[in-house]
Amino acid sequence: MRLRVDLLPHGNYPDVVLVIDVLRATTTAVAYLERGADALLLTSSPEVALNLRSDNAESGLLLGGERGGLPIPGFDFGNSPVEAAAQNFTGKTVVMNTTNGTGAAHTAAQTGKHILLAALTNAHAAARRARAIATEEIALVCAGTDERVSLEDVYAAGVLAEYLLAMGEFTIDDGARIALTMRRNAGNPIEALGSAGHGARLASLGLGEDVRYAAQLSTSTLVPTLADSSDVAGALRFVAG
Ligand SMILES: O=C(O)[C@H](CS(=O)(=O)O)OP(=O)(O)O
Ligand SMILES: [Mg+2]
Repeated sequence: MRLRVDLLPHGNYPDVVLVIDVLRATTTAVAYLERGADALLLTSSPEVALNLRSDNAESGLLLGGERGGLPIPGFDFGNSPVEAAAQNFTGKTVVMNTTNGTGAAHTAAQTGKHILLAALTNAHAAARRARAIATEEIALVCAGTDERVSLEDVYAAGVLAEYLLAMGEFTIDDGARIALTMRRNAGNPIEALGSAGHGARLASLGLGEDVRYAAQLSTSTLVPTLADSSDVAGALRFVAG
């Protein structure tokens, strides 16, 4: 079994892909499911999200997302796990669009066989699920920030790689070696996320609580999983796995 870490999304994924966007898309996705959402629709653009709602007015879709870290006009929520964790989404479908994470999921879905969303909050469950379904390769794909490598995503890839290596034999690539080195040297999750450029940026926007929330380790057993029948144009449908 191969274990691969892409520091940014590249494509060509033959088997299982864990998409990682700790700050904040995949952390928020896990929070929506924790708070009862039936499904998440990750769209390719904000416009697709807005059109989905206007074309399906009867279905009560809720929209969450950001640009520049701030809520998108016309959306119901930003991209905040703290905000998501304070709501009840039972029976609701949440449509998400964010700067980095939702795009990374679309890149992964072009080739990957099984697409899961991973964060620090669901890291152990995500690793266990990936190990259970993989037949040849597990790719840990870091979303990054504006096409540049993000410390928090690489750190989480290192956490996931540690869990996976404890579960079985893998041949690992240099991306995995870099992520493991980061994990071992960046301190605990709070220290790591606090030292990340994007962590500091969110704090400067008054979103430091989101950074602290995202630093919780393996507090959730929910793994957002791309559904087989993902028949919504321009959107990927994830359900709790
Ligand atoms: O909301 C976030 O944390 C980022 C957006 S930005 O980098 O602050 O502009 O989006 P994500 O897709 O979750 O990385
Ligand atoms: Mg991010």
